[in-house]
Amino acid sequence: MRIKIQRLNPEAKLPQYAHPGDSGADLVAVTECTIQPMQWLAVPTGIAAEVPPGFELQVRPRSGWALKQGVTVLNSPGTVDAGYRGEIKVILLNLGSEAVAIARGQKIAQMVVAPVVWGQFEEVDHLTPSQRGSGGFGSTGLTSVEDDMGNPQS
Ligand SMILES: O=c1ccn([C@H]2C[C@H](O)[C@@H](COP(=O)(O)OP(=O)(O)OP(=O)(O)O)O2)c(=O)[nH]1
Ligand SMILES: [Mg+2]
Repeated sequence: MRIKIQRLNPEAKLPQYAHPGDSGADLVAVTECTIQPMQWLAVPTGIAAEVPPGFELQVRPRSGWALKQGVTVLNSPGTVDAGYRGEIKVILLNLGSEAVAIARGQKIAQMVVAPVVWGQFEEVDHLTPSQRGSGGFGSTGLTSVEDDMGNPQS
């Protein structure tokens, strides 16, 4: 799908897929900044997009960065509406114990193009009963997961 991208800053880079067929196109920071532990920051990408109606862009974290340094996208997946023409920003959250320095041009997140289904919200008095009913929030049980993948756990 063709998606028009406007560079708002000469240093900005277009989103780029690392490999053909990847879901996420990398987004890079257009300014340098530092995020202290347990702080978050809207990091500018220097780009704006024109997404066709019926689609959205989703801003997602990079798993490697999350695993190694605890940096994630606070509002993941960030929603970039089709009609939004402003600068795309990435709200990065540092859950690690060290300050994280971000360089200009560094990959900070990935962006996925996704289809949108519009709901027509209709008020009713009763909903059709279901097997789950109103059970939620752990109603099917909570288990602790053994870590055999080398993930940091404390
Ligand atoms: O990670 C994100 C999330 C959002 N946006 C931009 C595009 C999106 O279309 C707009 C609004 O985002 P959202 O709807 O998530 O925020 P809101 O707090 O509901 O703001 P609004 O009242 O403007 O919809 O902000 C980004 O650049 N990055
Ligand atoms: Mg909104």
